[in-house]
Amino acid sequence: MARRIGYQTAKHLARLGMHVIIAANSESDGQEAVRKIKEETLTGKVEFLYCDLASMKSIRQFVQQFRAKNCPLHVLVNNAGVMLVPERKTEDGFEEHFGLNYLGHFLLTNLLLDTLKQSGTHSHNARIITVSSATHYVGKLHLNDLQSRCSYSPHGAYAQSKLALVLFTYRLQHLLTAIGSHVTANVVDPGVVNTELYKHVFWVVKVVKWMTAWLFFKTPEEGASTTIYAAVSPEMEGAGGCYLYNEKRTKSADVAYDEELQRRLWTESCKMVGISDEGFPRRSHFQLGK
Ligand SMILES: NC(=O)c1ccc[n+]([C@@H]2O[C@H](COP(=O)([O-])OP(=O)(O)OC[C@H]3O[C@@H](n4cnc5c(N)ncnc54)[C@H](O)[C@@H]3O)[C@@H](O)[C@H]2O)c1
Repeated sequence: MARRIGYQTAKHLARLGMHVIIAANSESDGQEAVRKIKEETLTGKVEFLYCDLASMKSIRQFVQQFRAKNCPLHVLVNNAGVMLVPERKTEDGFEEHFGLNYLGHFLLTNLLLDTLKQSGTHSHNARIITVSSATHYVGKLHLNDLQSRCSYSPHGAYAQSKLALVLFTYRLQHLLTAIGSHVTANVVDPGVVNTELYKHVFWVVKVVKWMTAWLFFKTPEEGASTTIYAAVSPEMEGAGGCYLYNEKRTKSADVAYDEELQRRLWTESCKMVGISDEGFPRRSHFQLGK
């Protein structure tokens, strides 16, 4: 668990005094993370709520539970991900990389937007940070085959999901700016980090990783640094639509700046998760607990 970027992110934000809610799909891992963070940071403001990002129903239930707490939401970190999983589907029938890495976060963010908008202020914008990957540079978005039904490759599906997250962030920022909200959206690349993410890679790669990780891989703590920078740095106050790597703004893949593609992906995603695309989502468009 300590070998996860998400855990290190949560721990750091808790240490800074934030009230952190960890959302994950394992009750035991989540509770263990809460216990360890409380022990290591001596803060009581950490809790766990179940959320399976591979299930639209679970995401809606999570948001319902979160809203019932009546807490503000100043930072949303879209960190979860799977990589190179064999061809399989989420419970809603989506290809797993696309369904979990991308659509799960797409729906979660949209359902939490009202709370984020209410929580952000002129001087302290609420922040949405989405974790993508350098893999997005080689990603191709197949608008006519987002579920990789025509041909499946684990690498292609992972890269597509990470490219979709970059396109989503840019479109989201565009929409947030258009309505004058005090919410920003940025996307980060954590770098190559020694975590559990590599559990589905070919065994030879695992051996090479095991031998060279100390030299070529960041630690999970280092991997969390750009997310934390995006979440709390004063330099990022009011800044949105950025792609960040090593705590610096940098260029993402050219295709990610294609506004028509951003718009089409957004429209398609709304259809897939069952929310309205008429302008920017308003409260009435969300139906929880479906
Ligand atoms: N490790 C790297 O080298 C690297 C490189 C680029 C990007 N990333 C990205 O960083 C993020 C974190 O990955 P990591 O390296 O810590 O990997 P990890 O496998 O250690 O952690 C994956 C995280 O996703 C969560 N998760 C998985 N399935 C879920 C589900 N169905 N519902 C809710 N949560 C779920 C897990 O709880 C865990 O926190 C991922 O988005 C990954 O794509 C990692």
